[in-house]
Amino acid sequence: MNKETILEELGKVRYPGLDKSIVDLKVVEEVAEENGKPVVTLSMQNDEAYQVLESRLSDLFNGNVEVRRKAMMQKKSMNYGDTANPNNRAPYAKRIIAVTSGKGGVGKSTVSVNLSVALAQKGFKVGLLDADVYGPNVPRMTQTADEKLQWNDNYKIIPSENFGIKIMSVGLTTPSSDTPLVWRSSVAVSALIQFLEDVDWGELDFLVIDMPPGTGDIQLTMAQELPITAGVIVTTPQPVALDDVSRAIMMFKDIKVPIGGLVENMSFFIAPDTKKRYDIFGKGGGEATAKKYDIPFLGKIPLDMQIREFSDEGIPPVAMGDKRQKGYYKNIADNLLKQIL
Ligand SMILES: Nc1ncnc2c1ncn2[C@@H]1O[C@H](COP(=O)(O)OP(=O)(O)OP(=O)(O)O)[C@@H](O)[C@H]1O
Repeated sequence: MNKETILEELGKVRYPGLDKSIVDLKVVEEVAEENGKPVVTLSMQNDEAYQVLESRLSDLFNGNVEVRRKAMMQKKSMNYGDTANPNNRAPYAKRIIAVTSGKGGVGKSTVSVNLSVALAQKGFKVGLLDADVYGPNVPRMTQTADEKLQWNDNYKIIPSENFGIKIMSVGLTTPSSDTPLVWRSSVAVSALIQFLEDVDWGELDFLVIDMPPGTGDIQLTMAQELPITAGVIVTTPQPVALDDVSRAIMMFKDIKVPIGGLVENMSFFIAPDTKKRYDIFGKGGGEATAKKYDIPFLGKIPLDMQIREFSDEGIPPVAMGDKRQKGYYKNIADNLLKQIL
């Protein structure tokens, strides 16, 4: 069996819990043949997934295979900027923050918008790219939904600007905000790459990307095309969201995107009339998940009716909310900066 045949066989093996092969995910570090036996070296952090793969490979090669594991650096203190030599489609940005979630609807866009504005309030130059092709909510949340794409003399797209940040959204490519983007993931990826390359962002201290939820092609491609400084993962404390978030964390770890931390949204609800606290989605799940995967916990945001109302009106709570509401997002921005600066 030569190397190509072994690789071809490995291309059939899916990574546990993900719909991608271990070859596509770059988990296969090296392939060789020693004494007529394939020798496959996997580079990965997750012990459980490694054991599953060991047995999948043994089945695939009828027991006639040697599986080795390349110990990845187990970093206690994270070493940022250590992605697997990705391309850099955004050389104008000093740091790139990818905000994602395992599950939809947990408040990822709200966190992306308010984190971006919080960073701008600190004096950083910030661009926000809404890459959530399934639900591009950033235009509504920043009052830029009525803007049309415009090009400057250098044929570059001019980003919208509001609340001190530059904004570009895949949502602005549709005739109206309720037109769905029916794109294959390959088309979505090309559109996003165009937004990275063809938008006149200028120099940025931070490019914040509101990613689509989940662990699909778009996330993987963005990680290959950009040197992501830190992934920020948003979750609610409920078990179904946390299961999905574990997959997102594992994916980031395995494709070597440094994780800036976890944000727990909709953590609790204080009834405005009785001041009684309700843990609608459960309690403490986000912090426990961060601990389990040894990633920083960036902060909690309660379920707050005004946050929803402000966001629907296109007013980021960190800009115009009360002191408490501003505090939640500022605290998250501070904690993230501590991780990456
Ligand atoms: N802390 C909060 N309190 C109250 N409402 C919130 C809070 N965070 C987000 N929301 C509301 O929840 C809804 C979903 O939020 P958002 O669009 O940010 O989620 P998402 O994870 O980006 O969703 P999608 O997967 O659709 O992109 C919005 O209406 C938003 O205003």
